[in-house]
Amino acid sequence: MELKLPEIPELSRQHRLAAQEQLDRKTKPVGSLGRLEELAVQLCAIQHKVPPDTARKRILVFAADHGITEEKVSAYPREVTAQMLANFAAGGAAINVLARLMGGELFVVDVGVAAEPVVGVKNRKVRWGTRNFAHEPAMTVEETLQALNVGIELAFEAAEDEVDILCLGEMGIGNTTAAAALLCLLTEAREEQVVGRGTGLTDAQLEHKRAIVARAVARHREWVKTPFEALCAVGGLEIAALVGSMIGAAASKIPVIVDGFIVTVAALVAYHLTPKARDALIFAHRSEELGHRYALELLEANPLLDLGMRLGEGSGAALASFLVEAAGRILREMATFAEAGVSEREEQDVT
Ligand SMILES: Cc1cc2ncn([C@H]3O[C@H](COP(=O)(O)O)[C@@H](O)[C@H]3O)c2cc1C
Ligand SMILES: O=C(O)c1cccnc1
Repeated sequence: MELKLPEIPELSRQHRLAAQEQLDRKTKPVGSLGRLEELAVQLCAIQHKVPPDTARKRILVFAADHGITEEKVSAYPREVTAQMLANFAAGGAAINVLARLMGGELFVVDVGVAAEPVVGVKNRKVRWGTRNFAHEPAMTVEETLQALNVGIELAFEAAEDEVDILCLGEMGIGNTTAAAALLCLLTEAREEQVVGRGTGLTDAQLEHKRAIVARAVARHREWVKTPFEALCAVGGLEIAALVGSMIGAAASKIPVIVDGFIVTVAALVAYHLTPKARDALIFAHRSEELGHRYALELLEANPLLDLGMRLGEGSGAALASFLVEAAGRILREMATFAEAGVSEREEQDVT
């Protein structure tokens, strides 16, 4: 198998300009809806249409396990990943509540959970968890490509189903460690800057997690030459699938709402593999996880929300989807000055 990525179209300058022009004719002071106006314009540029479509929303939660959990880097046991899949299927997780509230479809995709498949979860297992990257590469080239392709396929399936907005999330105990190691390998970041508490480590446990990441990153730096190899070395199956889904969505002109730390690191990998993938991304929120700020800066991202959240599952993306939909609906539904018979701004001479 080879790394073959789909072609990503340019953002549409024509639709961006048309959107801005229409917004300026709506019954409000010019620019008064602030970042909602920027969002509306961005949606039009990504979708190549004015007004944008926002009614059909889908959340993809990619799930997998991590060999690095053998090193005691999470506050919770690895079994929680599979147990949460059952919870997702039963409708009891935070993301189920938010999906119902926003009227979005929730697809949970098992790319590599170390347990039997769960009914109600899409089974696309590449293997039962990654290898422990403290000792060896987490994934082979073949496994990484397979997981990337799962993501690309799910994005293409969303395009076939005429999904308007894609929200991305993840579930995988240990994945803040994988994401932090990936961030270190891709950049010059030091572990104190990007390795955080994840599900809630104590100070001593955090110290231990940092030592594990520092040692593993030093070891893999010896052979890793490309972003793809970094993904193989310390990434995760769900992280690779997230990368693929972003590239597939960008190729299909579907705006993607990026959740917290892990999804943002996946976005950085996608950007390194194909910079145009960045254009389709909308950043939901600033997570409490330590490395998120740094990852966002690298992508020049200014997220919509800052709610002190650090859950994952796509929860921040689901919340931000309300703002994204609001932006689209304003462009679609607001009356213009002419339509409503409202007087426009006056040029007043005050001299
Ligand atoms: C019950 C529970 C539900 C979750 N939902 C998302 N995560 C989040 O926490 C995990 C990453 O943190 P760490 O690297 O510290 O293991 C991921 O599964 C992430 O989605 C959860 C974690 C737990 C415990
Ligand atoms: O920022 C996130 O998405 C996050 C933080 C901690 C644990 N899981 C997810």
